[in-house]
Amino acid sequence: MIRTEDIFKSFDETEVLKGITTEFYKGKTNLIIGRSGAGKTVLLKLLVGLLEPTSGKVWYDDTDFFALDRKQMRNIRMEVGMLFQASALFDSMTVEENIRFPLDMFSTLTLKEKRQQVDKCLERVNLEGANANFPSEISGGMQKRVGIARAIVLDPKYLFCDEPNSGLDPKTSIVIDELIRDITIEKNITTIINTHDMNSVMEIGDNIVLLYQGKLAWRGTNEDVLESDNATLQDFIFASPFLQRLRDAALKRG
Ligand SMILES: Nc1ncnc2c1ncn2[C@@H]1O[C@H](COP(=O)(O)OP(=O)(O)OP(=O)(O)O)[C@@H](O)[C@H]1O
Repeated sequence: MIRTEDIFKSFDETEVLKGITTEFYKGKTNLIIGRSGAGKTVLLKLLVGLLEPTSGKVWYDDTDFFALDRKQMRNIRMEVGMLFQASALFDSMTVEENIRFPLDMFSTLTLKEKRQQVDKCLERVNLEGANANFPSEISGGMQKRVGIARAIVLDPKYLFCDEPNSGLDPKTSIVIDELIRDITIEKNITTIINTHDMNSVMEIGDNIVLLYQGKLAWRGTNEDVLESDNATLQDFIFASPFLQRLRDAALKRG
């Protein structure tokens, strides 16, 4: 589990996060949602230690993350997998080299063991045999799957995904969401996803954290979304008339 305790973050005079206290659960897909500028990326960067809070704490299970020294922080970071926006693969490296990269950086495995681990991860994301391809030779959805394979290659306890569906069509987005959710359950890891995707909210939102102007506006599950009367949540989720009609029809059906 990851927990934030009264997190404030300012840049110069501007307060971007204003007292965020929340929890992200193990074995669950935890989503951070909110309008553009709400503070989602800043919160995600804080959670992985790319930014420091102005005040407040981030707990990784029983560990106060920002109270750690550099070496201890590095140890926690090795337990973190990251799936970046736009996959962030290295264009000049093959799929195998991309996935092997964290192993080359952080593990003491032999080349043969690393290759076995890469193959295991490729198989898990249904890309067995794609080792020798370059990112430019595969589709955007496949690139995301390579990104996921790279994010899990060190067997992380925590998985962070920044907008995993950006640039993908709706069907491919569902495949990626389901893959992330299944891996989260199988490995019993704490997964945190920063997203705008309403389909993700409804399909894999085990624990949804809604930010509004830097504050925690609502927290609940996908099942709670339809029934909540929280005005900020309803404004955000059902922003379009089309979705409002869908909600009304769903409520009528009971
Ligand atoms: N390094 C920085 N210096 C100054 N202001 C920043 C910095 N990083 C973020 N901000 C400000 O913090 C606010 C929240 O930004 P953030 O990127 O977290 O929003 P977001 O919810 O992720 O939006 P989006 O959905 O568009 O990515 C914005 O007003 C942004 O300008």
